[in-house]
Amino acid sequence: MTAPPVLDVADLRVSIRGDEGIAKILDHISFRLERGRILGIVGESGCGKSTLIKSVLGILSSGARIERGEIRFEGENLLAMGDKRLNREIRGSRIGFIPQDPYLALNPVFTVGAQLLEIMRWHAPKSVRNHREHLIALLRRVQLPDPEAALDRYPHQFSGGQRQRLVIAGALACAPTLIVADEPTTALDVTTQGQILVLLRELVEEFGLSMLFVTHDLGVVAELCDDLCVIYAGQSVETGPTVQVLREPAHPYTRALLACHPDRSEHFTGIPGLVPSPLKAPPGCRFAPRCTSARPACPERPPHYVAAGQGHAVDCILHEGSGA
Ligand SMILES: Nc1ncnc2c1ncn2[C@@H]1O[C@H](COP(=O)(O)OP(=O)(O)OP(=O)(O)O)[C@@H](O)[C@H]1O
Repeated sequence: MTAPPVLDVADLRVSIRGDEGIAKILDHISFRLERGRILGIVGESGCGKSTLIKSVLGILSSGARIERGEIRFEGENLLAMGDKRLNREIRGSRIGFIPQDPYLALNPVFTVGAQLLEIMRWHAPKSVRNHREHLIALLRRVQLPDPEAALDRYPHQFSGGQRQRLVIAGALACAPTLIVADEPTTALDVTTQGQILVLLRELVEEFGLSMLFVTHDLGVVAELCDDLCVIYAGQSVETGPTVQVLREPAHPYTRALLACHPDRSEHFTGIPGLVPSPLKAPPGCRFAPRCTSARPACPERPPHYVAAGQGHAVDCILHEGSGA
């Protein structure tokens, strides 16, 4: 029997009740992260990346509701799991998290050692006997200078890149099988960003991890991710191996996004129109009002999932019946 995907998100719909009504923030999000691979979730600001991460980690705000779908982690539906088990066994243990801003992840009034050892006290596997030694070895592995001394220092005594290395070591300390990374290189300069991406790739291979890497940057996805899932306005529109999707994008939004990328375009071109508000999104494809190829049915009904190649799928009415 083949092992289930590390993460399998199927037809996820998340809504948030606010003053102006109920907004469907995520609607029809589906993707799979296979073992040992890095899956990039790529989308513009406001497309729902943070909401998706919070859904996977089970930390949605109180006004948010998961209306439909499943989030399966190693075959188990996280949405049917009680909070107690999520806290003890999954979040921070089998699923590690690397946030966008490492400074916010670390408490400024405690030493780094005190914080990371406290996390390990709750979440490290029993096989790790000496927490301090294990942590020092991890800090050395993420290339933090003088790891022993680092444990007695405070977060403000490190550079941004070093803080991100601390947080990465903290995420690894509890021996996760999945790492969820939320734009972990956005706040870093280009050189440090490159070093962290190389480090993450090495760690995934060395520790046998899988990684969900959320970003707005297609360049980062091209560099790091084996597979990608493109999200537009809360809907997944295209998934597949990165090389194939970037070479032969099937969804009009993916094509438009690529055309805007500075590496592919000599002149700055945006996508005409605006992302619809989740309060007023059409029932069908949310990109339809901006799509130059849209048909009358596109905003009316959700598209069916269509295979566009080996492991490559697109959610677009234009491809239905094409057998692409
Ligand atoms: N608590 C909330 N109440 C109402 N609307 C919300 C709430 N949280 C998020 N939204 C809306 O949901 C949409 C998605 O937000 P989200 O933060 O998930 O996007 P994002 O892709 O992570 O954006 P960014 O890259 O800018 O952080 C946005 O339109 C946002 O305004």
